Amino acid sequence: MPKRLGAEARNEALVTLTGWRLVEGREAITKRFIFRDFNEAFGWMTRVALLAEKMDHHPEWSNVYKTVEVTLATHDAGGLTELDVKLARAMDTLAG
Ligand SMILES: C[C@H](O)[C@H](O)[C@H]1CNC2=NC(N)=NC(=O)C2=N1
Repeated sequence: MPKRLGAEARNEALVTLTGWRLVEGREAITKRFIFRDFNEAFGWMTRVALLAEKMDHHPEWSNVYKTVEVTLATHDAGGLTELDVKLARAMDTLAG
């Protein structure tokens, strides 16, 4: 099981992640992705879903039309781990 990031590692990760912020009252990160249309949003979600399954690390997310709200945390660890940072970076890369 991955280990929770220390405060320093967490802050270091956050400053290099564009658009991601800490959730209030919970050790998790969140970002709102806005795409051109539903097709772009859902296509991206599909690509992320395949990767998430491969990583065995799954996002909390919701979609309304072209907007996808994502929250990442490692439930097994009760907070943020390198898996969340890795998935966040991959999501950004896949979003282009
Ligand atoms: C058994 C399985 O490996 C675990 O339940 C995985 C599945 N996906 C997961 N996803 C996330 N975000 N956090 C987890 O702790 C987690 N655990």
